[in-house]
Amino acid sequence: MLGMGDLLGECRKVFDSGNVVDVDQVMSLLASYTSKPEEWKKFAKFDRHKYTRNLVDEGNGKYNIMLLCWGEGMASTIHDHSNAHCFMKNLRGHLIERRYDFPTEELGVMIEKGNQDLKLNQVAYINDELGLHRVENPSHTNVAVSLHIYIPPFDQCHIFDPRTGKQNVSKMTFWSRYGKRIPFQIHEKTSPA
Ligand SMILES: O=C(O)CCSS
Ligand SMILES: [Fe+2]
Repeated sequence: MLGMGDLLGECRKVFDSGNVVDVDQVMSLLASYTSKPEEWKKFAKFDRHKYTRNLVDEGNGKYNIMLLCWGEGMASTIHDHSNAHCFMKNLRGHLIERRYDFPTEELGVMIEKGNQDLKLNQVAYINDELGLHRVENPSHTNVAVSLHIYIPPFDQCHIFDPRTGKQNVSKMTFWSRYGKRIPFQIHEKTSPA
C-alpha cells in the first residue's frame, strides 16, 4: 500500500526521468495513493481567513508538491496556471472545481463552462490549454485538504475578476514550508497584466 513518503518518492522518479510529463501516468500515480491523514497532517495548517498553501516537496526545483487547506466555505479565485501542469488530489473533505474559458477581448461576466466534484482521493488535472478554474470547499461544516503538483513550479499566476474578466497578476506564497510556518509576508498586488 503506497504511503505518502512512497508517493513523494515515486513523483521524484517520474519527474526526474525526463522532461516530458506523462499526464495519465501522474494521474494514476496520484490515484493509487489512499489518503491517510496521519501521513500528511504535519503539513496541514489552516488559517481562519483564507485557504493555506503548504509546501511539501520542491522536487529538485523541477516541481512543487503542496498541501492546500480549505476552511469551511473557502475558495480560490479564478486563476490560470502559468503554462504549467496542475494536478490535484482530494485528501480530505469535498471540493468542487469550476472551469472557465480565458476571457476574450471584450470583457464581461465570466461564464462557468463546467464543474466537477473532487471527492476523497479523486484526482483532477488542468493546464492553461484546458482553461481556467476556481476550486472551492462547498461545506460550511467541514474543512478540506488537497494535494497539488505544479510542474514546472511557479510563484505567480493570473487571477480573474468573475464579474468583468479583468485579470491581475497574483504572487503566490506559502503559509508553511515542510510543516513549519513561515512569517507572514506583506506583498503588493502587482498591476494588472
Ligand atoms: O493557490 C493555488 O495554488 C491555487 C489552488 S487551486 S489549483
Ligand atoms: Fe488551480
